[in-house]
Amino acid sequence: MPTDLILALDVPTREEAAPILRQLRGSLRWVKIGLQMFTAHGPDYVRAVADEGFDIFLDLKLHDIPNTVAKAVESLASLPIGMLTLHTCGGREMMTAADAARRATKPGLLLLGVTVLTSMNAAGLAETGVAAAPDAQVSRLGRLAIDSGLRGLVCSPLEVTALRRELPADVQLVTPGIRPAGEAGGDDQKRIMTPAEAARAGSSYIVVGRPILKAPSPAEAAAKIMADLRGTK
Ligand SMILES: O=C(O)c1cc(=O)[nH]c(=O)n1[C@@H]1O[C@H](COP(=O)(O)O)[C@@H](O)[C@H]1O
Repeated sequence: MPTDLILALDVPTREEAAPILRQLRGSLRWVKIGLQMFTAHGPDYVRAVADEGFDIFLDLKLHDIPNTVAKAVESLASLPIGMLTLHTCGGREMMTAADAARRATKPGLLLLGVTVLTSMNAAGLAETGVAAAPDAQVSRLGRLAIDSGLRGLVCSPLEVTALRRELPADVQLVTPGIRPAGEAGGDDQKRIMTPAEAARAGSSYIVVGRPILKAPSPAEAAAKIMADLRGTK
């Protein structure tokens, strides 16, 4: 399957999002609604973007005790969403409970286990008490998530080659931490690759926010990234 682009719609208001979505309608399939837009505009906004014809990745990174996360999945099941994130470091019991809730309420929903945030490097991870290198920790959490019933992971593109060797072929690997070639700096992202590199490594989807949202023309920036992805297949 070719790697597809997911736009991270990290803007403060519906008014700022509207022209970007208008420009991308027809060429872009997936929009990620994350904490910024969901906390400001809520479930109604998820329905509104879905009504515009986009598939929705709801990125709430659930992380709580198993019962609380399972109940949140049940509540979210009424929304028109295709993907939903939870933190794998919530552990086996939490992920198993979340997956059971998904099967009971919305079997078509892809639950994505976030492994090690792409903003973390080895030093940041060590400060949280994790002595393992990021790639080893991603591998450990990724295997735990798949063992707990999940069929998708969020990781950095740097870990995709190793995960593809270790995990069943149908596991969806979603990779933020994408910076187009030639862009200076990675903002707060630490483990990054270009769109073409991520596609060649085997990412199922790449997630891109600021490089599109802050571009003079978001439509052109997204089109360039989609062309880069197609060029690798
Ligand atoms: O779950 C995510 O989507 C996520 C996980 C992760 O490890 N790193 C990460 O950057 N993200 C999200 O991916 C998007 C990346 O945005 P940009 O850095 O602006 O391209 C943001 O919406 C983050 O919340």
